[in-house]
Amino acid sequence: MKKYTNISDIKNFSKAIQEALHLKKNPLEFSELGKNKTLGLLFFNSSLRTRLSTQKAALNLGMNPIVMNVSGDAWGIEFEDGTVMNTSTAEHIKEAAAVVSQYCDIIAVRAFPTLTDKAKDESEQVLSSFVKYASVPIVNMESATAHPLQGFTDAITITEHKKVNKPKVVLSWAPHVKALPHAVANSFIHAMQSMDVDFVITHPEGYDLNPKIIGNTPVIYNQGEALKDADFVYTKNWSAYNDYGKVLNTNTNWTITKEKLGAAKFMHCLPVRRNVVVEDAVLDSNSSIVIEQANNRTFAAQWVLKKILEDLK
Ligand SMILES: NCCC[C@H](NC(=O)CCC(=O)O)C(=O)O
Ligand SMILES: NC(=O)OP(=O)(O)O
Repeated sequence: MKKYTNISDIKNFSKAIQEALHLKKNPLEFSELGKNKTLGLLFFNSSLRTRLSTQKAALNLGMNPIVMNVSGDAWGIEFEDGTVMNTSTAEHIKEAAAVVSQYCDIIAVRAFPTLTDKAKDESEQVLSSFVKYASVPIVNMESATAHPLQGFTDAITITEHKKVNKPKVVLSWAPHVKALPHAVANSFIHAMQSMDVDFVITHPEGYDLNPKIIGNTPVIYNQGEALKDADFVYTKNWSAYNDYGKVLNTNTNWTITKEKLGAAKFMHCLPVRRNVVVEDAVLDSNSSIVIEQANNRTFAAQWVLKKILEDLK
């Protein structure tokens, strides 16, 4: 694999899930593969899981991870071409990416959307600039529109926990106080569309996601109807896509409760706002698999890094 910026970079999805589950059982089987190879992790935004699980994955493969909080600690990076850099940015992505490529065999990047400039976010300016100007493979650790390490993790987790061949999976929007990105929902949808599951999406009117991503997946505006007989309820807030980046609804009628969940398993990428997105009674019950889900981040990342290491020249 030459890069991992989107779920579609995984060519055989079900095989990849099985291989990741094998890595989970045998995490140190390939501990020589990444020997003397460096993974650079560049964070433009906060992280707990991605930052630690991706390093853990690298360590399991014998790699040396190096980490930088780009927004806080590096020089301000300019991404526009041909700018007269006489304001706040101090170096151009052309130099920054080329320089970091000399220190690293793989570069992983987290860069959230602006949620104010839809065109800029959809162009994936930061991530695609790294792809363009770095000379080593790039891994997406959550970009403006995608979080493919999370989507792959979610598919692994559902495969691991499913009790029927074709489980019913519901992606349910939930309220939140802040405007949040679409990336997690987008990659979860992409992952579910790549699996044999009965998949539906539910959200209040006005929260329709990018129709190019939704494709033929059914969208039901009535949450109760959508949740009926679910095996997995994946909950996530996102801000409006059409009325870009706006918070239109903070209605706690959409909060996931034990009653709404029924016999389903509860999933969330974390971090999660208790008693806003989901009530304590769900997170504190055996129905919640969010902790195991977060554990699987390591093996999703390990599968990705392994595939890239195997293809390094
Ligand atoms: N990486 C997982 C989720 C990251 C981000 N969540 C957040 O920003 C939540 C922040 C808060 O609750 O204040 C998102 O939705 O894409
Ligand atoms: N799920 C996830 O990506 O978590 P972090 O934002 O903490 O990395």
